[in-house]
Amino acid sequence: MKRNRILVIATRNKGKTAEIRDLLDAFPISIKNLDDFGPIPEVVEDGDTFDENAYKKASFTARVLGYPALSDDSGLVVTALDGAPGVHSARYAGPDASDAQRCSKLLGELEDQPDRSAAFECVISIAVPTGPALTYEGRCEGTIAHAPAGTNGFGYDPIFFYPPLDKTFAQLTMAEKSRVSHRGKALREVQDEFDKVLKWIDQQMPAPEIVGCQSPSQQG
Ligand SMILES: O=P(O)(O)OP(=O)(O)OP(=O)(O)OC[C@H]1O[C@@H](n2cnc3c(O)ncnc32)[C@H](O)[C@@H]1O
Ligand SMILES: [Mg+2]
Repeated sequence: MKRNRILVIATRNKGKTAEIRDLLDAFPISIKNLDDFGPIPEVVEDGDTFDENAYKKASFTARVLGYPALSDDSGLVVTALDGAPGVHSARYAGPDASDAQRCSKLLGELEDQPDRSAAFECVISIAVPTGPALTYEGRCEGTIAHAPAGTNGFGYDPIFFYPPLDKTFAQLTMAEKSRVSHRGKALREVQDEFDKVLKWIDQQMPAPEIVGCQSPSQQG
């Protein structure tokens, strides 16, 4: 019924987009990608935390497009590297590197490293054009594998080993990954209070009153 309400997924990452869409598909809101609009400038992700970057992406997109926007800032936090690559996960091997190059750089850094513990972290921000935002977080602990395995997913999935399922994230289906992943956890919180999110959006963005417009019956 409320399909006329729009929520823009403010990410250029196709893997994230697919996971977010899948988990929000059942809800009464029309989900749009950035590709559904003309070109908009890229947000500079120079925050020190996932929170800051998530807020920047969601609020910028909402302001530029005039619709509520949902962003995801996430990354891999590796204990033996003092939390790196963390907020720099996307640029870890240089601005134009591929996912495979990022994975391979990380495996190189961890060669001979006995402590392979790591966690994926995710912050979801839902912002309206005037600035206010809601924030949701999720975290998933695992280890860094010794070699890539699996072809599903994206990013660091082939080297993120999840001990409870004895597989890397790239060996899981999208549904299996979302059940346990950092993003899945954050989005489950969004799902749990989706009615509240919609009400909040409506309060923040009330429909404009139409002034000076009479219905035919009111016209003399
Ligand atoms: O900023 P947007 O446009 O959303 O897309 P991005 O890919 O740049 O995303 P981030 O800035 O949040 O950087 C996150 C990095 O961490 C990686 N990452 C995040 N979540 C992941 C997941 O579920 N599986 C594998 N890698 C992930 C991702 O591939 C990026 O390299
Ligand atoms: Mg990014």
